[in-house]
Amino acid sequence: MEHLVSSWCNDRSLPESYILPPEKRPGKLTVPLANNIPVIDLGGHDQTDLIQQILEASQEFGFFQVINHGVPSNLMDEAMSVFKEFHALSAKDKAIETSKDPNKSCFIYTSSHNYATEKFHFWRDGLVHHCNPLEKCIQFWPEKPPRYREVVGPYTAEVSNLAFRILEFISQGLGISLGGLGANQTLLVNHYPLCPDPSLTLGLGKHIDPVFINILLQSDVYGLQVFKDEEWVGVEPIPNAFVVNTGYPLQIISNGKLKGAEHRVVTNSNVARTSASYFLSPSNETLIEPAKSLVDASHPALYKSLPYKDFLIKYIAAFTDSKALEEALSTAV
Ligand SMILES: O=C(O)CCC(=O)C(=O)O
Ligand SMILES: [Fe+2]
Repeated sequence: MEHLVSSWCNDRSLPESYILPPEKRPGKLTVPLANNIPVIDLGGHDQTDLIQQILEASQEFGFFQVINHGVPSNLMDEAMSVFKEFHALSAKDKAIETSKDPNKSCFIYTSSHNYATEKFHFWRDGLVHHCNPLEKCIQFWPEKPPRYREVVGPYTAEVSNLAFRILEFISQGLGISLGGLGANQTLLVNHYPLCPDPSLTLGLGKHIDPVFINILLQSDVYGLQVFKDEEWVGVEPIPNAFVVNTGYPLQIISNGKLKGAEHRVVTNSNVARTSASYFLSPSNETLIEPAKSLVDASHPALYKSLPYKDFLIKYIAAFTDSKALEEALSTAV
């Protein structure tokens, strides 16, 4: 808690522990915006066409944006406002507002889950809480800002519907059933304060999300980049759109057909950035393995079978080292 970047960043230059080794630094800060990341109109009525577009985007990029998705734009704006207000609270208030559940289903942290052991830190504070079932979780959510629960409750309900709808399209596209596996729903509200030297650090290092899908509200401040064809490209903020990305468990279940896309977040010296990731993940006991129907003699299983909770242990141990993670999960020795 005492480490929250937002509690000390105004008074200091970039601390050494946030300076990345040269090969991990962002390099060029202005990368091209990826104008080829698909923008999919979910208001379209041809379901077969939608499934096709979503599957192609998930294969090619692991990223796409959705518009006409059904989540009211005023609810998206209000949610973004309360997320920003939460991160503007004092460190003491943030500690109080995230300690309502003794089982820690709501918490705040800095950099990554490995803060204590990692060699360097990322310029990010994250508020995390569970979202389902809503009536059980909401009592542990922040009560400051005062409208947090009133706004974020309906917001997560809407985004949850959207997430299941997109997961269902992906299931149909792959010809497998995923719906029953998506059990955990978590909100991660990221905050990247003004940074004194964006060239030396990152808000979030290169990673693949450890979830089925992430429905991301990225606000109007640019910062998200995707690694595509060995290059970093920026994801353009589009008003009222959500950014959707597929994560590692889908890469495994689809036996490599879909991509868990590598992405990162750069910081900014002029404007702070807040984003909200809505993660739809398997339950802890779910076996994550290539779907039987996608494995045959000419498509051998590329990944081992692991309960999701064991996958997560390997994931956290290798966070931002995608090569090490791929080795730990792959059937190839
Ligand atoms: O802040 C963003 O745009 C992306 C955040 C992200 O990658 C994550 O929450 O996993
Ligand atoms: Fe991510």
